[in-house]
This record gives sequence, structure tokens and C-alpha cells, in this order.
Amino acid sequence: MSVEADPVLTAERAHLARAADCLTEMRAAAHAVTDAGVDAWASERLGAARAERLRHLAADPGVPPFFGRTDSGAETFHIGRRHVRDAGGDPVVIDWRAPMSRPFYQASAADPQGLVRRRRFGFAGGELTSYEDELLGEGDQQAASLQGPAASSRAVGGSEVLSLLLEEIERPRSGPMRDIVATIQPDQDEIVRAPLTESICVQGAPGTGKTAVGLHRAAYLLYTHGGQLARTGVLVVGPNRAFLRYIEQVLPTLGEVDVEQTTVRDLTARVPVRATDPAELAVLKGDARMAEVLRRALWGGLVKPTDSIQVPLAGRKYRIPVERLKRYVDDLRRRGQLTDDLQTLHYAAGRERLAQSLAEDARRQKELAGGSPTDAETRRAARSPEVRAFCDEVWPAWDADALVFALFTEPGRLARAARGLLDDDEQAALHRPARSVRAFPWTEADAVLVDEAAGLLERTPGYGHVVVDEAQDLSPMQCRAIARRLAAGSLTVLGDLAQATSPWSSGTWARTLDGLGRPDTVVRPLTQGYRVPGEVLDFANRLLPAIAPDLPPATALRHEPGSLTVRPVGTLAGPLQEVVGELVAGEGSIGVVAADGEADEVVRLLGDAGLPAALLRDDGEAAARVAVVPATLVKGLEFDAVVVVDPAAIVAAEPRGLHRLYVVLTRAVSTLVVLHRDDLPAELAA
Ligand SMILES: Nc1ncnc2c1ncn2[C@@H]1O[C@H](COP(=O)(O)OP(=O)(O)OP(=O)(O)O)[C@@H](O)[C@H]1O
Repeated sequence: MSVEADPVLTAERAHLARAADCLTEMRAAAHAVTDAGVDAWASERLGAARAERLRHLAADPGVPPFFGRTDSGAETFHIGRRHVRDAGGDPVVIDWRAPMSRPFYQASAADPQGLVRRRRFGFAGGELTSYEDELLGEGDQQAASLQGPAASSRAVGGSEVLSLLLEEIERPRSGPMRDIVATIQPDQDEIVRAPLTESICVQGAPGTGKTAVGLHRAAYLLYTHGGQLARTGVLVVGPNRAFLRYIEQVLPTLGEVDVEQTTVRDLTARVPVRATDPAELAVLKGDARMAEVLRRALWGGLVKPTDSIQVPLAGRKYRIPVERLKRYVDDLRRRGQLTDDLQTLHYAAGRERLAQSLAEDARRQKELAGGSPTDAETRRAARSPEVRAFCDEVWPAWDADALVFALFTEPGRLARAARGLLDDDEQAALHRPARSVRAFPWTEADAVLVDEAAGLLERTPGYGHVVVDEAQDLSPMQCRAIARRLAAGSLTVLGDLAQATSPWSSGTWARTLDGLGRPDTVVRPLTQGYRVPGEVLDFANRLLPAIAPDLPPATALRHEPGSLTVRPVGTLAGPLQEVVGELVAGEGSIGVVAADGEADEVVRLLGDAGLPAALLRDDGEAAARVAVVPATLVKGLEFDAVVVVDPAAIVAAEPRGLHRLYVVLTRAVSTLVVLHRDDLPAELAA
């Protein structure tokens, strides 16, 4: 039977057309509601969000309304990126996040979860072109069987894998990361659907879908706890802007446009970063001890009152004796030492409260004397020059940047705050003479310290859920910056200790999770690698005994003979131009990765050959057809074809160069070509 005449395909296409029509009607209705908004501002905001959402979901012909179907004995559900209802309110497509959709992702031959059949659809250019059935009911306990014109499976890595999953993974990449909603695998789904109250840490080898899983979890939580999370918000933190640019479309495609996606650098951008620390100094500044140094520098600056003061209130002055002043300061200081951020009295609020306490004291005195001062008079007393002068002396006002500046520029102040915490050499390393806060050459690690100081001064607003990607690279101080934004919310931590390239990385999940304020978080492994073909992964895994001997190596889902080429070259120009020239003739994305110091040379060589290559920068600009990627920027990215230039130079460029090389070698979906002028690093040589 020809595919065209397949009655199943014909019926499913009819359902697809119906779903598309219903979606169009829903869109029209949503617009109508917006137009009737009472408040113009709210209407505009809502309207904009809704329009964005509908634009992504309905207007894009590349995003079909459904991608799968479940059949239980009595019911059939089509599963898609969002609910679609008909005019009567009956479901035409079920949102993939709804509880009813769960069996689509979780059912297996051993545990059919009430299903007799799971159907997956294949699309080409928005057209439904194929389907694949797995029969799961009784009698099929041993293995799911495949049916349908697209039904074929390939034996990969010792297991049968559905062809539609493989097609999806191997589909050439162009532009940003895609969602994986049609093919989320059971172990991934467990993480995506974990409850909101549960913080999770995913230790996943390269290409196991950590980033994808984290983003789908954000979308799942927003769907399931929409009201609560709409108020508190969801934050996604990634390693750099190039990475954000790569992932930023996934959530909007899933209908979630209100998730903030940022980097630690942008999150802590309270001072302009103008300089770079040497690695050792950055490690020191990122050390958790710095939090205590800052805390002491701030709170240690309180001065014991030595004299009574006179507080003016409604035309008279009231004396507050020194003993009472000491008590006010002491009480407030104690409340500032509470470790729970939600309970703590922050420093700036403490200063305000002190002024209020003095005014209240004067008010009580006046009341005892028979007067009845108004609230406005009491507020004026709190703002009086006498009270302000007292607070300035006893509870000095600080700006966050000024506090860090004072520590770095005044050795005596640092010595007092760092006593018993930092040794003399460490204190000397932090010292940096400078004349003004404004002109200070702030570094990225300094910005995190300034953010910490700001968190001591005032409460940092928190999110209901935070997804942190590439978390293995966070310094303890960066972890604290994220923890501050978590308040009472939960976390999804994603990372791979084998890919830890930062010199300040703690190297264990226990320490990172502790720094993130969620020490009890369970670490869940993902080891099935979807991105990288087995041949390439085996090659990269040779580095594991040297960089992460305790981690289990990933197993590749696919094997692609010919996917790996390792070529010694005398000069770079000819072979590089030839390899990239061949790749450009094919489909898909191409990344040429070189040590940061060699990236410009690579761009020049490719440009000389007329190839469409450009340097990928960390400014969020889209990648060129041939992206020349400095090795330090490639984390989290992937390309159909990757050319790695001079691995030895990549290793030599930084202290954790072997970890960096492991990241670099695991970016390819289909093809990896390694061109090396020097010998391969010993750990890689067979
Ligand atoms: N279930 C799946 N179905 C289809 N594609 C998948 C699935 N899981 C992962 N992928 C694909 O595999 C690739 C790797 O996923 P992702 O980038 O999320 O992995 P990662 O674990 O974050 O990788 P890394 O640590 O190497 O950066 C992506 O192209 C992703 O779309």
C-alpha cells in the first residue's frame, strides 16, 4: 500500500487539519478577549504576551499542533505542545504537560500504564508524512512492536531505537536549539515532571539532554503551577550570552514567554566589569570565606553608642539615655545575624529601624508626659538631623560597591574583617590601590562580591524556581548569588563535573549544592548520550580517567561509522580550507573550534578561501554559517559538524585544559574532524 493511500495517515491528516482550524479559532477568541481589556496598560501587556505565545504556537507552520497519540482501550488522545479545544470545549489535542499525557512518555512494554498503543508522527515541512506505532497491550509484554509506514528501528548500542527519535536527533541543525517535546525519553521525563517542591541536580554526560531537560522542566512547572510561578517567576541561568542565544527559543516554542534567561555575569552586573583577574585571584575572590569577610566588614562597622542623644519631636527635645541606645542597636544587630535570609534584618533596613526606634522612644516619652504626637510628627523625628547624625555614626550607611572598594583599598579594614579567615598573602593579593569607586577596575569576581554586599544591605527578590545550567563551573560566591535569588523556591541544577573548566569550580556536587543553599538535593545521573555518535564519544572518553575518574562514561545512542577523522597536518591552511569547504557543501551547522588565541588565525584562513566564516562572540549575536568558536565559548553548544584545530593548544591554554578539550570534543552531532599540527595530547593518543 502506498503511503499516500494509507487510511491511518489520511485520518490523522484530517485530525491535524481539524486541530489547526480549532487553534485558529482559539487564537481569534484570545485576540477578542484582549481587545475588550478594561485597563489599557494591562490589556496591552496581556495582549503582547498572548500574541507572542500564539505566534509561536499557531502561526509557525513548522510546529504541528500534535506529535503523538495514545490509545487506551476506550480513549484516544493526541498529544501536542498545547491544548487545543473545539468550539464545544472538547479536547482535540492534549498539552504534553497534562497528567493524561504522562503515559505517552512513560509507558513501556513492561509497564503499559493503560495504553494499548503509542503512536508517533513524522512531519516534513509541517506536513504529516509518517507514523510509527508501538503496541503495548497485553500479549506484548516482551517488547513493543513497531508498525506503520515509518516503522523501523535501528539496532543502536544494543537496543532498538525508534526511527523517529533518531531522525529527530540527526535532523540537520540550523539556528537555535529546538525543543525535544515529541521525543522526551522516560529517564528524562522523570526529571521534567518532578514536583515543584523538589530540587534536583542532574549530573549528565555530554549530550544527554541536560539543557533540554532543564528547559522542559521549566515549561512543565509553569504549566502545572502557573498561578504560583507567574507571581514568583522562573529564572534560567546559563554560562554565557552565546549559550543563551542558542537556547532562548526553546521556552517560547513551548509557549512560555515569561521566563527570564540570563547569565551569572548579567545577574550580578551592579558594577561595570573592566578587568580580568588572574586565575588564582579569581579563585580567592570566589571563595566562600569572602562572604564572611564581607559580612564582618559591614556589621563590624557598627559603633557602640557612647553618649545619650536629644531627639526633637513636635517642638520639644527628648533625651534618650545611652543604655537604651545600646539596647536598640544590639537588638537590631542580633536580628541582622540570623542566617535565614527571609528572617534576617538586612543592614539598610536595620538602619531605618534604628532611626524609627529613636523616634518611637521620643514619642513614648511625650505620651507619658500627656502629649499625643501624630504619626507624621514621629516620622519627622526619625528623619531629624539629630537622629540622622546618630545613625551615621553608629550604623554607617554603605553602598555595596563602596564597601568592596573600601576592603580592597584599605589594608587595615581588610585585616580587621579577614582576621583568622584570610592569611597575610591572601590579604595582600586582594589589596588594590585606587582613587575612586567609579574608576575602579572591577572584575567579574568583584561584581559577585558587590552583589553579595548588596544582598547584605537589602533583601534580593527571589524566584519560585531557578534552573542553573553548567553549574559545575560556579564558584562558591556565584552559588551564593544564585541562592539569594531563590528565596523559598526550588532548583534544577544541571551540569557535568567532567566539563568543569573554571579554576574556581568546587569539583563536587555536594559543595556546589551546599553553596546553592540546597545541600539535601538528590543528584540524578543521565548517561544516555543523544548528541554524539559512539565513535566520537569513545574518542573523547579517553580523557575521562584523567579528568573525572569517578564518573561513569556516557553511552552513545547512535554509532556512525566515519563520523570521526583525526588528521595530523604540517600546515593548517590547506587541510582546514579543504575540510570546511567540503562540509559547507552539505547541510547543517558547522563549528570550527580552536584555542582562543588561534581563533583569529582560523577566521583569516577560512576567509582567504572565501568560506562564510565568522568568529562567534559572547555578545548574543547569531552564529555564522561556519562559526569559528574560541574553545572557552563552546560549552553547551552543538553543531552538526565540528572541526577541532590543534587540541594540544587547547589543552595548553588553561589550567583545566583537558576538561576544556573534553567539552570541545563532545559538540558534534554527526561529524568530528580533528586537525592537529602538534602531537595529540598523550591522554587522547590511543
Ligand atoms: N529525548 C530527546 N529527543 C531528541 N533529541 C534529544 C533528546 N534528548 C536530547 N536530545 C538532543 O541531544 C542534544 C544534546 O542535548 P543537550 O544540549 O540538552 O545536552 P546536554 O546534556 O546539556 O549537553 P552538554 O553537557 O554536552 O552541553 C540536543 O540536540 C538535544 O536536542
